[in-house]
Amino acid sequence: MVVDSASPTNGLSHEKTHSLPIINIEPYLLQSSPEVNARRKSASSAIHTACRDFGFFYLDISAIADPREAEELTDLAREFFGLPQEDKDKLALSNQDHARGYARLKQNVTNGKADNHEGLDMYKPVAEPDKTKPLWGENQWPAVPRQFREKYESWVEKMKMLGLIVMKAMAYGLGMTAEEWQELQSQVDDSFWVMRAIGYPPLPNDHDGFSCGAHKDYGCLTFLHADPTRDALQVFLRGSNSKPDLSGLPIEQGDEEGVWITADPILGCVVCNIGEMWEVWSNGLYKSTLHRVVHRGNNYRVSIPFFFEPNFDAAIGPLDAALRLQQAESAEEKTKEYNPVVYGDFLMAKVGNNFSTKGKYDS
Ligand SMILES: O=C(O)CCC(=O)C(=O)O
Ligand SMILES: [Fe+2]
Repeated sequence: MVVDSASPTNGLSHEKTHSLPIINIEPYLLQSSPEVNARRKSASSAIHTACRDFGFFYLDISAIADPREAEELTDLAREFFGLPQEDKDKLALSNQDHARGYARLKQNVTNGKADNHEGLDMYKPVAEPDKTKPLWGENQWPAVPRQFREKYESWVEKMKMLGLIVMKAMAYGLGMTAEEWQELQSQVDDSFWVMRAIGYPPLPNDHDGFSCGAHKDYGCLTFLHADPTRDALQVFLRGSNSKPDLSGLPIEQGDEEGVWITADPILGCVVCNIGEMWEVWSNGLYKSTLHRVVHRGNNYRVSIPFFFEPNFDAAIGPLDAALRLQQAESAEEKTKEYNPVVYGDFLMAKVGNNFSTKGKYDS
């Protein structure tokens, strides 16, 4: 089955977890046949609906990765974060381009507040590194634990492949022609990816802040694997009459009405969400969704998001296929509502802020 509604377990957290659909990418790995094509179509249309309604969904990736592989990565990150502070500080962001390397607990700031996490960021390597240029330095891989680099690099290769598969499925879901897909593919085939390991100690009880403040991811697709900690990642669903059963959850009194739901980890799946570049490509048909982390448990939580981003020099603008879909649903003439943007320029503007005191998610 391509789209699953996972079987019920007990309690409210079940409802919260399974509000988001689970979509299996397997049909995109199988040889084409009438049966496989039908499964691809149904996976693509499930992704389309999820992107339009939530901006978030679960991807069942068991066809490309054994769950133990991802677990190994969270174990390695946990070991790294368990090292003495002075060892971790040897990989400080300031050694390089202020983007690649280790950020101490509370070093990152979101919406003006320090995040209660520490992290290690790796980016796609560049041909001629120059650490005086934002983003253009070299990655700082930990030497301890020993297999860290090798295991993470192999995950990066897998996630790059997954990125292209999901992009293709999305192109299909938008009704793109083969030529249009070729053009879109050429904007992501040399992804300026980011691989991040994050460590979250529990929030102190009196803490009024967040483990990671509310933000939208700025790129293309995020694939998140997290350890089994529950009730940490929260996703904002706009509107008070969203489809899933959200009874009992508070309505947010912010600028926009909606509810925060929990996206707990599911074995064999990554949580996938779309970033702001997909909002531009889809001319707003797909919204990149606010999310945050509130981790109040007793344990030290580890997550490893992979950010599948466009090529650094990709010019991103609204896609004709998205305009066609919007036009089909509207009586008025649909126009391009987003200005084209070169991904690298957009990214520089975001992380360039890290040279000052601002954080990744501050706008
Ligand atoms: O740790 C998580 O669950 C989410 C992290 C996140 O949203 C990010 O790094 O952009
Ligand atoms: Fe995020």
